[in-house]
Amino acid sequence: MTAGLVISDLRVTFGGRGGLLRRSEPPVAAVDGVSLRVGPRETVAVVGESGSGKTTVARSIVGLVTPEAGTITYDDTVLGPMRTRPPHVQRAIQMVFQDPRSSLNPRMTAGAILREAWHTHPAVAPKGDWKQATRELLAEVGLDPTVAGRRPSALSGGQCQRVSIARALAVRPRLLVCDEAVSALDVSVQAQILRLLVDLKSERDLAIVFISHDLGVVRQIADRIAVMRSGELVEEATAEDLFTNPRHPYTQMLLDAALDLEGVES
Ligand SMILES: Nc1ncnc2c1ncn2[C@@H]1O[C@H](COP(=O)(O)OP(=O)(O)OP(=O)(O)O)[C@@H](O)[C@H]1O
Repeated sequence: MTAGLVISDLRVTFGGRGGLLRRSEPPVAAVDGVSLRVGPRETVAVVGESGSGKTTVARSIVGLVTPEAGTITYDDTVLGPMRTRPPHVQRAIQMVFQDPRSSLNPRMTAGAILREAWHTHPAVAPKGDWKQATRELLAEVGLDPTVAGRRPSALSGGQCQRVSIARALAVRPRLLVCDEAVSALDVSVQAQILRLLVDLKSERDLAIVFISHDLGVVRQIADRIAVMRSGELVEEATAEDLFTNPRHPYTQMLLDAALDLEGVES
């Protein structure tokens, strides 16, 4: 058995025949022949400039986008569109989105958001007191129990992102797909959420696909890094190798741009 996530020759095209764009527009190959493996307990970052196809890879993994070609498997189970996935497979792979506020239902309290996750996946709902389980889950992501009674509008961006992470953890996932999960947050809050993800990864034995345009952020969390450009994966290496010995000129360019930015910010 091949444990974990295996993406083979993934191709996703938007537009053209049957696509979302007008028929007169040429189809866009958002992802073009991407292959990537994410083993158990591994954090693999996918980096690249805006429009390089990172989000499309993330959405394909969770079944929100239907690939034109290629396969995605998890523990050898072929992953189709989200609605066709058996509940235990849906649970196993959870996504954390970029904008924590808009990814949470504004009408629901944090407690209700966690209860909804348990109602959707009763197999992993707490056997005992749900209130106690809610307090424990909130504590695990560094939130006070009083947060259970608050709606997203009464929480900071960082607190909302912690609730999103708690919602994902509520159903006991094996793999978290984090799509620009810290990009909308202040730098100090970014660091806290990254620390939380690193801790949760080891405590919960999670694998993480971490999508980001920010190499500075990726450096803090990734074991391996895949670099995407115009829908293709141009380089894949351990984090250490990529930062010390980038092989592809595009990777070198991204590293130079990140260094320039550090210079501007310091
Ligand atoms: N639903 C869609 N319909 C049409 N084109 C799309 C759609 N989603 C993405 N695309 C196109 O696919 C390409 C890749 O987009 P994608 O969002 O995956 O890139 P990205 O690297 O995540 O960029 P960003 O960091 O800006 O989100 C882009 O050219 C984009 O315009």
